[in-house]
Amino acid sequence: MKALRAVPRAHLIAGLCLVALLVYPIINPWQPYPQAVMLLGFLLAVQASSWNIISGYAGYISLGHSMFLGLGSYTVGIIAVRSGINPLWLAPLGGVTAVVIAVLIGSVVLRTRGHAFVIITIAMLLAAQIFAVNFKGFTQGSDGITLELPFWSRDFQNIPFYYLFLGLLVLTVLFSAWLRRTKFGTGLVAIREDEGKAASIGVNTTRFKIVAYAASAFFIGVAGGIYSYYLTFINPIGSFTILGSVTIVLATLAGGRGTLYGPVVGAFIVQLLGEAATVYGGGSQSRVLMFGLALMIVVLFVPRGLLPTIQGWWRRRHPVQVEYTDQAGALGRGLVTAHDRALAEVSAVNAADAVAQGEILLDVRGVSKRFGGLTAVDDASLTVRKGSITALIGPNGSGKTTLFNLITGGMAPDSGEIWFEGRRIDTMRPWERGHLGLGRTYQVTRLFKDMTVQQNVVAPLPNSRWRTMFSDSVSGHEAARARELLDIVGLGSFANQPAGALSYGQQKLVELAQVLMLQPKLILLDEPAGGVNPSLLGRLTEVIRELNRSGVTFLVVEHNIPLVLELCDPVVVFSRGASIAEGPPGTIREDPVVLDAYLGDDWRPADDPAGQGTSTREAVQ
Ligand SMILES: Nc1ncnc2c1ncn2[C@@H]1O[C@H](COP(=O)(O)OP(=O)(O)OP(=O)(O)O)[C@@H](O)[C@H]1O
Repeated sequence: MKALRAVPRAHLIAGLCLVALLVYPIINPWQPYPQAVMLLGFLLAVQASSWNIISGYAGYISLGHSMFLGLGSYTVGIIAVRSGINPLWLAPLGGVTAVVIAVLIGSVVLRTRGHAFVIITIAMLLAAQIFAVNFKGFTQGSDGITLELPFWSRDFQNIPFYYLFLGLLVLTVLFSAWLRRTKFGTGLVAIREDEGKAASIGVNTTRFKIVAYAASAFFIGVAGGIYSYYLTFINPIGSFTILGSVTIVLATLAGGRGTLYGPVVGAFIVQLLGEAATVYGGGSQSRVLMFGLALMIVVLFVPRGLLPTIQGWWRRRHPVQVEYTDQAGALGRGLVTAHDRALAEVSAVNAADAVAQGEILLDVRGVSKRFGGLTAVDDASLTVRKGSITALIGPNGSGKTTLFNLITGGMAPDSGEIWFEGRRIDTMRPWERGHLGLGRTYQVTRLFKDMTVQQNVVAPLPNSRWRTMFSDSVSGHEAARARELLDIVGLGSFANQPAGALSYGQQKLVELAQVLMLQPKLILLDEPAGGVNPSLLGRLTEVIRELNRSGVTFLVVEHNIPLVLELCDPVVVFSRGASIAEGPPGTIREDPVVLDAYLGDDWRPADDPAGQGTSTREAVQ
């Protein structure tokens, strides 16, 4: 009983519904029509649940997904007619064809972002239809393919298909639930929320999208194979219809895009509405009208979908009491053991580097970046040595953040080279740089606001191994490590809060924990102190120092000069897109060039009011 109580309510309800659906044909066996309506509902739910992987989790809208149903049907139909093998045994081949085509299309289209994908998916659906009409030797053109009748007795009516589609639906939902639990699933949501940020934390966005697209095609392809046997006839118009795709989209939007059960609930609503429209509305045209109306209602009144809307309403009526914990409280309870353990892990990764302190870790050589007529970074050079906390300071607009973007791969330089640990990285993709141990935080935090704090921290991928990609992000080693990193920054008690609900300063700390998940060798911190209160700032500097002692190198952009002078050595000063001075903090604060360009008179020594001192560059020469 206790174990049953631990199961989330949604899973319990889903389990009960499944039991009801399993016994329905047994207690009500002589009803072929409702059985047919239900099995078509299962078929739509399989498609919606699959579509949800690429379009719900990853946010890439495919408007041609019914193509995979047609591809599955044709694969099975063509092979069955030629070989005489029963179509049911061939159904998995429908899934394989769908995956192969999805990988081929995805490899080209998913390298882009945005609307191109939507349009090309529609084009592919129409192309598949044209192919089926014109390659008559293969597909029998518009005449279609007629398959053998099911081998079982007519007395069984639709019951075998009912159970086949129900079984496929259960597999699809279990697969979707498993995917969402993995780091792959978390990565897909990260792509949906902020693709650039996802890439910077080691998510190979291209590979993730292609795999998601293929995963979203497999069960639809299998379903297509079974469907062809159910219909015993396939033709181009019926198999590659845009209305099929629209129905999938409508079902998922109605139930709740990005949720596990939303697409299933939506599929049944749409299926029943469509059936009611056909029966009571005088034919299949009224079905189209009904879908159009339903789409308008969903978009206007339940844009998040039915399940998330009901969930939101329920949470408002039954709010979960959260103990109020300000940051001081959270820090007070620091879990020393977990904290020490996590630090030890970081040290283990960087131990070898710590020994080799002083070597050049990052080498920026003559890099430039222009935005139209503005040269934001102008032939800039900079080195960061292993084991240092190097500061990069300079006036607003001097190109510091742009340089960070060039180093981490958010932007490509117009000229120059960037080397990290002896390897040239300026042509690498952002996630490859992340896998080398290059992490960053942002001036304005870029957490994934719809995820919990823990999901945010668990999301980064320190390498490109498939095993890491499909490791469990909810429990197990990765989740435990994320919790330990949250303890390091004193936010362990906030693990299950939505990231968007945290204060700005707390979000900065979560972003630091997130970057630590990459097991970085070098962390670029973009204004870590901005908007952070003094007690949090104390914690932040303490964490930076501890990490640095354990071997992590830092490059810090910061306007809080006392903090820079206390924490960093050396200090590099930027002005107009290039370095104008570099040296230890004590020298930099008195450098007349720096005083003129950035620090101003407040920092000018009392005995040098006219600014006659020697510049750092001159002193070095
Ligand atoms: N994507 C962009 N498109 C056009 N101009 C840009 C872009 N990004 C930065 N700039 C311009 O490049 C210059 C350098 O900006 P950048 O953000 O790198 O400066 P910064 O030193 O980080 O400033 P701050 O200290 O205020 O954060 C600015 O003039 C800015 O307007």
